[in-house]
Amino acid sequence: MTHTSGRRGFCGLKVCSHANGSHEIEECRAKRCRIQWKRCNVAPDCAGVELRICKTCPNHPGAGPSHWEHGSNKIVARNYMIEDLEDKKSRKPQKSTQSNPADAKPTKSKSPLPKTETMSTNSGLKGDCATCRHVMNIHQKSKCAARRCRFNWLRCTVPGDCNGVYYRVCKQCPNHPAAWPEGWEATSNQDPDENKEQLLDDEEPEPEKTPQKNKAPQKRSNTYETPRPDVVRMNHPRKPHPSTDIQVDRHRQIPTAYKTKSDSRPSLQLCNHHPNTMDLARQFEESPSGEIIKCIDMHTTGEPTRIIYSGFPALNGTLLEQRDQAKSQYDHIRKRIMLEPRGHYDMYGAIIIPETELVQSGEAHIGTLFTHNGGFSTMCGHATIALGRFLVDTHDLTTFPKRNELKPDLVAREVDVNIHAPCGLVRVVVPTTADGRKSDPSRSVRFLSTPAYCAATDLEIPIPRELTWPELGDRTSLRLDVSYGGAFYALVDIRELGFQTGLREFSLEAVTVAVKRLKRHLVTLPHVIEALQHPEESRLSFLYSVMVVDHEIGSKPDGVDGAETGLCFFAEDQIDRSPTGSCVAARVALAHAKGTRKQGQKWAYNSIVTNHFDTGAFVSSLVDEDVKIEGPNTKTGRNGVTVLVEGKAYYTGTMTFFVEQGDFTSESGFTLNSCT
Ligand SMILES: O=C(O)[C@H]1NCC[C@@H]1O
Repeated sequence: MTHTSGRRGFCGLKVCSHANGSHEIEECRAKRCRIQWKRCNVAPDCAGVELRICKTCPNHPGAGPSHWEHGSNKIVARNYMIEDLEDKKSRKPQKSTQSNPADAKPTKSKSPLPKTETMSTNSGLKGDCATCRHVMNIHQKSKCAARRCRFNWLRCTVPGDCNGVYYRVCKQCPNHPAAWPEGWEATSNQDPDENKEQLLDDEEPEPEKTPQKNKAPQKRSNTYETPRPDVVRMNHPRKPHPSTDIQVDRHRQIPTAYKTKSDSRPSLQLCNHHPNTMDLARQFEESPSGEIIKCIDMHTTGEPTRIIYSGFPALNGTLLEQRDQAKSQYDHIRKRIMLEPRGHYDMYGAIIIPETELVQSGEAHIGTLFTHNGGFSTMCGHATIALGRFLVDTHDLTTFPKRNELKPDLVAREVDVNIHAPCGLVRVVVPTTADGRKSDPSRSVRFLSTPAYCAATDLEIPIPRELTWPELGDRTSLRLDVSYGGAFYALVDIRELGFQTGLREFSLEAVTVAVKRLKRHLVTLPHVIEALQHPEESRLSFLYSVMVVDHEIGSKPDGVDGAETGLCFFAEDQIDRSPTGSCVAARVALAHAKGTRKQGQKWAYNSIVTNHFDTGAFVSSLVDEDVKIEGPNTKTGRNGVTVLVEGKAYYTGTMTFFVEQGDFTSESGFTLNSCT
């Protein structure tokens, strides 16, 4: 555009403060959304907010003007409504000539802090802030509320959304973010979750600097008063170690080293939108090549869940139709995210689907599609556990439009999240912090399975000579069961496969050979195919996995009645590191059908990883043993059960994926095997 959009006045954001005439304005393309987008185009690197999107548009980022989505070199989606900004018109415009925010004088404008936190513009802190460059005098300081933590938080109070760093927290505080000063989390208009600004370890603990008469001025060692020109040392009571302590480049805020001790996790997180963020990362985040896919990675007892929250193409129809569409039109994108070089053979993913028929009817808060190395699955317990935490922790309404409909139970400190999975509605209960705004990783997430049922027991499987494996010896057949827990599992005892030492001691390679052959053979057998017919939905009617079971071993947490172990081969011979939540439901249904499990009994299900670490078993209980499953694919219906499954998941990182022009190798992902 030309620099004359016709708007008058100046941008209300201090970090921008350009004339509104130089802002490009476009209407959001989302259906019925009339709110506008605003973008500053004064300079290629305007430190302000380049692109804004209304809070209310559920379809972002698909709703952005198309040429911006794909052609702009500045795409920053933030939850600003243009109206919010126009409200600030009355504010005196900042001088557009002011190039260094450090020159800013504190003004009497409305503070972004809640009333109780409002400070005078004179905090008594001296010097300049090494991070945002404002005078320290206009920074608010507050003690960390974490137990035994004596460090301080620091927040810039310059009006007009200081684009600098708002909060800092000391490295030592293990309880962050629960340790936020009271009131900030709930009422601050700079939601820390949304902005993910830098969290820096703070200054040495020291008394508040409000000047007090009759008190001798305290000598303080303040890095900000005597800064080195290029590097700011994070103040610590002890001398920093050059190779293990974080140092931050004063100007670009790149950590030069992370602490390596396990109890000293990196406390510095770089802000995606901050102009000082690492230039290359920023450039890639806003890459003009389009198709940027954003993910948060988690794991559940070692099994990854790559949560794809932005960038997967928009899908239409019911959730199963969206799954069909993803399979037929966007499988190359699934491969790009799951397979090499961005993923690996055993990667697993969950795509966030904000709109489904159950979301529309109000039964579900959100939908999801599960993905793996071979396609799109119908249910996944380990990813459900991870998703539960993610959905509570995000407050981004673009990702999770119904986030505000979650109603935390502040007494029990947990919240219900209903997830629409392809197999049906999965009810998840997520433990939370006291204020209900964050998940509590120290307690297990639990979910109620969709109706699970035993499909067939003791099926005789002939093994032809050409398919046999050494451990099977002279035997020409084996027996196994088929059970459903959101997906179909063939359950076979490890000793039935010929591995007499069970899952305590076995060759993974040898078991893999046996299971690969068995699985390919099973799907050719009419009596197995018959067992795989789901009463309600033919798109659920396929063999997802072979689960190899050892009933004799398993890590046993306190309070359970028994434990067992499983080794799950699913999709294209992918091996689950977790105890396979959906199969836990199938196994409980099977045990119930065989008369070996009663309502009220708790059972621990392990994988070889949970046994190895002696932690992380999924704990199950049978909550309803009288569930009728009916549908067009059965004359008689099926008797099913509902199973409660509990487990823990943790975050591991965040990802921004894209494909560089000309990069044909990574465009659709690959497996090493497919190259041989
Ligand atoms: O926990 C589960 O149910 C899943 N884990 C990978 C394979 C299954 O879908």
